[in-house]
Amino acid sequence: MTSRIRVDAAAPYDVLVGRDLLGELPGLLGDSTRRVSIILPAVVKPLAMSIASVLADHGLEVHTLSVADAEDAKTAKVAALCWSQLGELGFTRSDAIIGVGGGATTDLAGFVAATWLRGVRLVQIPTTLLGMVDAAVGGKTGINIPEGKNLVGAFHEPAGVLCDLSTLATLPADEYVAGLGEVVKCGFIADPVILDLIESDLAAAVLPDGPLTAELVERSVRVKATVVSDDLTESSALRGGGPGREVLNYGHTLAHAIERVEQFRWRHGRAVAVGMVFVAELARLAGRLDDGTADRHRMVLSALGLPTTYDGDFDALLAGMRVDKKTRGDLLRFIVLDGLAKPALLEGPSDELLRAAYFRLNAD
Ligand SMILES: NC(=O)c1ccc[n+]([C@@H]2O[C@H](COP(=O)([O-])OP(=O)(O)OC[C@H]3O[C@@H](n4cnc5c(N)ncnc54)[C@H](O)[C@@H]3O)[C@@H](O)[C@H]2O)c1
Ligand SMILES: O=C(O)C(=O)C[C@@H](O)[C@H](O)[C@H](O)COP(=O)(O)O
Ligand SMILES: [Zn+2]
Repeated sequence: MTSRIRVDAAAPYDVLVGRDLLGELPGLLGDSTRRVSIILPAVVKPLAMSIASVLADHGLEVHTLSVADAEDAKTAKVAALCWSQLGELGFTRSDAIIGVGGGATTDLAGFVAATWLRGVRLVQIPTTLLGMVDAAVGGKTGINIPEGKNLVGAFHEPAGVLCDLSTLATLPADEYVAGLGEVVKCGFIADPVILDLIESDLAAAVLPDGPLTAELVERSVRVKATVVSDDLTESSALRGGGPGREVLNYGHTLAHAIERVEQFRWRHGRAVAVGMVFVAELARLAGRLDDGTADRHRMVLSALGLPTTYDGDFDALLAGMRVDKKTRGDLLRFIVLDGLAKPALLEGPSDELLRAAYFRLNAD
């Protein structure tokens, strides 16, 4: 069965979760599209060939643009190579880009689509758990620079997202588990049933073809779709409202600093797991979060095989956290929980409090 989840932001679109979804693709590209460029890493080439064949059967001219694997694709150099190829092909505003791969590839493809001719049509086909539940879904695109994670990017909504669960069959087990980091995030910030499901059957939770996969993906996509529908451009707090889309950044302030220190060689979902334990300790120390919910972070994440400690130089991490996008001037801002599924902002914690939370992270 296919689930259709609407993202009701500036240009509404659907996220489809199911199997055998390629038949939906021509409809998403629309009648005006003549040429398509599929951006992909080598590992998903067989899927890209199937996509190309479906599109060729519909009379479209199809090009493939192979890029480096994983974070190596999220660079200005790779983006520039993509722009050059689109230029050579004479890609116009009636042409479209399809991102096929994990979150790194869909972030790059989205960024190329956002910037080419100031924006062309984009369809995302994520092939990792993390891409399905998060990266491909909300119109946030970007690349890394040595100074930090995703520091260059744009908001650019896709015309649609196809989450074909059968593509997970070839995903390495540790990549699937890394994606569960973002699933657990959705559980803590908005949908605790996700946590209940995982805790009810940990062995099933780590299986890409297990009985929980479809429901975990759907619930996580719904969390993201709801948040993005209300605050696509993450500007709610700037406009005097609540944290809005910033809640999806739960655990990411430290996570992105770890990724920077590790020169983007740490899996994003694993860094987010550490970052959530850190921010749970921070909220506990700040008197905002109860012990039961704080402790639950470490329990559920470690039970899934995700890391819950990180042994790195705190000052280097603090420097990384200062370039987080939630920072305003010198003011560091964190998404914390005031309780289960009660995300809120913690602004301007002292360096001492941050250091104490970091100590607690590694005290276990
Ligand atoms: N834009 C957003 O809102 C958003 C949200 C969350 C994460 N992200 C970004 O997503 C990235 C992480 O995504 P990821 O965890 O998917 O990593 P990834 O894209 O690096 O993919 C992980 C690995 O799995 C391989 N792979 C992909 N699909 C496969 C398949 N079906 N079978 C076998 N191998 C496959 C990839 O080639 C890669 O080596 C980070 O850069 C992160 O910043 C973005
Ligand atoms: O969609 C969002 O908004 C998120 O924050 C989701 C995060 O999981 C994701 O990693 C995102 O790329 C982080 O965004 P950034 O703006 O902090 O780079
Ligand atoms: Zn993330």
